[in-house]
Amino acid sequence: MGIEVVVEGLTKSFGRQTIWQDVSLTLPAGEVSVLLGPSGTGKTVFLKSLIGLLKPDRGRVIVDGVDMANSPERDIYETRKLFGMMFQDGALFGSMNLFDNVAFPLREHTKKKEGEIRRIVMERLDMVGLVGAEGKLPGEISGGMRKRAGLARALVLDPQIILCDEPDSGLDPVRTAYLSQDLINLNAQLDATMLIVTHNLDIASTVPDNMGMLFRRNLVTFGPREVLLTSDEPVVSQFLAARRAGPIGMSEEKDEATMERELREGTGPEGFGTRPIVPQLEPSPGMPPRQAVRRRTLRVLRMLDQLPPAARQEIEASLLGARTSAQGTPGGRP
Ligand SMILES: Nc1ncnc2c1ncn2[C@@H]1O[C@H](COP(=O)(O)OP(=O)(O)OP(=O)(O)O)[C@@H](O)[C@H]1O
Repeated sequence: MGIEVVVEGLTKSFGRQTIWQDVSLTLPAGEVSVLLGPSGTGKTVFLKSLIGLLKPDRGRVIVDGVDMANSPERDIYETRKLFGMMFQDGALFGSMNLFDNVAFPLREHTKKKEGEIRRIVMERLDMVGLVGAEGKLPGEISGGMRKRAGLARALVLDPQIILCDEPDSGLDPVRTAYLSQDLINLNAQLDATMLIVTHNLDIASTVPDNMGMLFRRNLVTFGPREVLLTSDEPVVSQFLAARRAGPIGMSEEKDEATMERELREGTGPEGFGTRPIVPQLEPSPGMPPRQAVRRRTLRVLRMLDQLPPAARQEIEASLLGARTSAQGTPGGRP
């Protein structure tokens, strides 16, 4: 099972620019979480801080008893092996074929023999649908395939925590839909804790168990997906409805005067409504069920009376729906 990641009071600045401050959240073990946020709000900086590649100014990131922000470098290095990171651009070596790219972490970090490396690499390439392309160079394949190769490489060391930085960037809507399904299938197969940073509303609304959002140097919210999807916070509903009107402007944040004018003219965030909530994706036929589902249900039920009424209603409705369909259809929703 994946490992829980506990973030407490994390603050990061570059010089005098505060990127975000006092961020606290827990990525529940084995569940899928999504972090949303307008461009430039520091989502990539957050991922890099989780694996100890960037040092926050304050706060802690506890993974398997090690503080990735403050522990000695040797402990951080060891604990980083629990993570698999899929970088935004795939970060593949252009001169190596896909096989060698995916094998790279195994050759660097383990003493495994070539036969064993071949077995693992081919298994991971199979998981992301790239068997047959292993001899190709990154420059000879599509952007979507490069993403998959980056994902396969993130998986070779059997990570218990998988971080994906904008896995959808540059993909068309159909490939993004396939990718969403891949991410859920992966979670079903590995039961790893996953955090996906994305702008993509389709991924955000169909993939995660939990969602959070960074805005104006703060974590606006983090919790069960239903909380964010039913939120009436102007910044959240603007983002989810992909509207121009609202606190998010072209340069990330609008000035107060613009917002006041929008409200006066009735083009502000109120009254636009958000997207209807769609069910979370299920693993494809033939995949194992996601073990996180039961754990999450119990966890969410325990916190139910602390959640906003709209989120509570959604959760109750979806649990009831799952129970009804589980009686008729094996494996959950029809
Ligand atoms: N090493 C660094 N040194 C100085 N500033 C940095 C460094 N890394 C990131 N930044 C700054 O931190 C801010 C947040 O960057 P980051 O890439 O994390 O944003 P993001 O939310 O991932 O954006 P996007 O969605 O566009 O990818 C930016 O202003 C960026 O210039």
